[in-house]
Amino acid sequence: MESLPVPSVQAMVVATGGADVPPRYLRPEDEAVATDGEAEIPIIDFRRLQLGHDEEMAHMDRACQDWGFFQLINHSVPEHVVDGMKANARGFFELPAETKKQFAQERGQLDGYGQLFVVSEDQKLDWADILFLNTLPVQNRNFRFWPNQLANFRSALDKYSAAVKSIVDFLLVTVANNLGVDPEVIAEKCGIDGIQAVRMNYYPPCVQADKVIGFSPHSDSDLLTLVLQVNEVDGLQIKRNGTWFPVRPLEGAFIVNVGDILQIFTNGRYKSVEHRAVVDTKKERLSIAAFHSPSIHAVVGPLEEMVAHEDEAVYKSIDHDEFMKLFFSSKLEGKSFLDRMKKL
Ligand SMILES: O=C(O)CCC(=O)C(=O)O
Ligand SMILES: [Fe+2]
Repeated sequence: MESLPVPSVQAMVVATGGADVPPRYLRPEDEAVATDGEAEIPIIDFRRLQLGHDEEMAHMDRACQDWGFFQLINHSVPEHVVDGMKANARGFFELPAETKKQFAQERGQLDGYGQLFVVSEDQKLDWADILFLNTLPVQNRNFRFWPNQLANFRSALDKYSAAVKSIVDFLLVTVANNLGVDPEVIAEKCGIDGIQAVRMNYYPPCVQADKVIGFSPHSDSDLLTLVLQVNEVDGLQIKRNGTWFPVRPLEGAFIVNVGDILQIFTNGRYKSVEHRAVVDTKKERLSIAAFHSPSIHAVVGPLEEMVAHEDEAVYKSIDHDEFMKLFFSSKLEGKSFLDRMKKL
């Protein structure tokens, strides 16, 4: 992957006192941060799912079809694991600029500190810095990018990664049951060697918050993403019926969203919904997204059970290598990955 190095937004804001917003960050009027009302996304109770409540399962099925997003409460990840992860994400972005630079992304690698998919000089830039780390399977961990200046960072991320993965594994069992698919089929593709990556997002405040975007509109390319809001500042928005709606995360909840691969697995029954993040005029914002994808051995395509006949499949079936190629080329060319997966 080719990626152009861009300055840290955090460092820029510190240097200028936030007075100056370079043109590369200013969005055209039609992309401006207008919203309408609030989106009360469905709330799913993890404990009730674990107890096998039919109603809760049906509720999640509808949430995945109608919203592509839900809040997960009573998720059973211990508070100290969540708090440990939050403290270390905060701690990383509080390190001196020179220290953070040691973890800067390198050409051809996703891991590290910086910004992903900056490919042209005239591309509008996101008002954010990120730390992206591959976390599972464990042999994907590139510790060269895991900050060692914070005493607990590695163990906090290790614990968080495992806890979130077990939640996702269980949610995928529920997905399978809701779809009438053998849970083993999904477990085989996504369970033991399923891929997980964690992205820590740092959005500095911006004096022209309504003219910049923290995270450009996108859909996630994975199966399921779990987003944790780190501080009290909201910013996530989802697009629904053509309008942007802010999401207000509940205290202690995870925001869960359906990604492109789950839309493909379900042959379009579940929706991978476009979302973005906006920034605050005065306060910084932090969030942590954990992305979950199938193992490198799994074929990405509609599950057999989701298509009665070969010609009913809306999407192609491709192997991991082809998936990676298509994924990167669509990102680099700013094209929709889902469109490219559509059968002609
Ligand atoms: O910052 C957020 O709330 C959303 C982040 C996000 O969409 C992502 O990391 O994919
Ligand atoms: Fe996202």
